Amino acid sequence: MSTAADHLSAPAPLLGQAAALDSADSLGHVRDRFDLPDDGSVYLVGNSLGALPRAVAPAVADAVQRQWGRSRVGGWNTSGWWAAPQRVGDRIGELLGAAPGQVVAGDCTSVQLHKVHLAAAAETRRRSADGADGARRVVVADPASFPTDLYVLASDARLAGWEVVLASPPDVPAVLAARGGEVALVTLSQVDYRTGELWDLPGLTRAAHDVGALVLWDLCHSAGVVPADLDANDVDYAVGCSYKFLNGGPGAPAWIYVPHRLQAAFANPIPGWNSAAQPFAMTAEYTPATDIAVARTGTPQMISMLALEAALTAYDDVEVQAVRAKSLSLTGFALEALDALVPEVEVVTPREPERRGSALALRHPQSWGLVRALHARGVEGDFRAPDVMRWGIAPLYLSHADVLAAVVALRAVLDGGEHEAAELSERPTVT
Ligand SMILES: Cc1ncc(COP(=O)(O)O)c(C=O)c1O
Ligand SMILES: Nc1c(O)cccc1C(=O)C[C@H](N)C(=O)O
Repeated sequence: MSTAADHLSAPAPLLGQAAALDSADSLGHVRDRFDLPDDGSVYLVGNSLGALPRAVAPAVADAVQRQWGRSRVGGWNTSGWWAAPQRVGDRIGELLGAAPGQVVAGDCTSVQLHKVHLAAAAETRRRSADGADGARRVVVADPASFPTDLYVLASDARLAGWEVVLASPPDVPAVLAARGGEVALVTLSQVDYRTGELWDLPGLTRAAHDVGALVLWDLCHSAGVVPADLDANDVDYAVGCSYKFLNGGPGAPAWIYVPHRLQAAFANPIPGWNSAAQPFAMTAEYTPATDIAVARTGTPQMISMLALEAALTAYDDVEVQAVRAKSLSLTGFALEALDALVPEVEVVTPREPERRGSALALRHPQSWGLVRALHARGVEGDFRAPDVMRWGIAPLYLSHADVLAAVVALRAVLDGGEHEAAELSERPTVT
């Protein structure tokens, strides 16, 4: 296996640039908050599963041994388990520009999407009954959305009686201009999972509101690395997972944002007992909570929740704006190095900083082979069919030297034809 030290074979100007950028990096110390192997490997899959923060293992051991083992059911009170979804939600909310009491953690993103779709349908009907809106039966979605977003939407559209109109984000304003009065909801991802393109959340939110539509943002690929300023942008609903750049671990609870102004009327379509005003009154009749608890459903995955809470301490004293600045520095430097060293690989991600999320998508006819051959050299990226290699750039634990090492390894793989044989290697179920 090659190592990150291999970047030392890079041209001197790039090496000097990496060293200068790393020595000026105000977040360099945050890397020590992560338990990374010291074999020089470079982990570029933080956009799928974030690396392990050091705080997680002791927190999980404590949750299991002391909280569960000794307090048993009392843990719901004495260890603060009952309040954890809102507590963790508030911490995530800080990274999203959401004031406390508007984000709650739990379930998975797919379930949170379902809740928002049907709550938005109810909100649209409510506004209509108030006389404000006519028949709004259109939902606008990006055809390039992550599959789960489209699958859940198709099913919910059948339940809500919605027509799904597919439009890529740059085309959404035209759809709104043509059919604005019919649109109930615009649902988009802030960052495209495959290309790493960053969409204009403030502008598209305004465009939806201008025609009286609600807006839902999936922030799976941006939470923790791109500011969303949810309150300031007047976003109606947002959801996301926490196992990517938030580093919550495999299967970590997702989260949902419902601003104060929409909570009282939030019609949760899975109104489990945790979303009731008084869960322990155990009444047969459902009375919804009037705060963000209204978006909860059933018992939260507590061990994962506490792992996530510990993971979020990696963000202690770290402003998301600083993370964004470092992300742009890393991706910008990666683009320079790619242009200089591997010009034959097509960069799919837009080059303008304001259009880049925190991942790079590289297109090559043998991308699968490149991913496998790079993996053998200790550079871990992932593959998205049919021909994209993704490099997730996690600013909390990656350096400019890491990024340069990945580009140098890519050059070496191509020079040695290592990807040719690797292209034939078996594709595992999970990629
Ligand atoms: C944009 C986006 N939405 C949703 C999901 C997945 O949702 P879930 O948490 O339900 O697995 C992912 C990735 O898995 C994603 O990239
Ligand atoms: N959630 C995942 C999983 O359980 C296994 C493997 C990958 C994932 C992912 O998150 C994929 C990711 N959303 C993507 O952008 O491709």
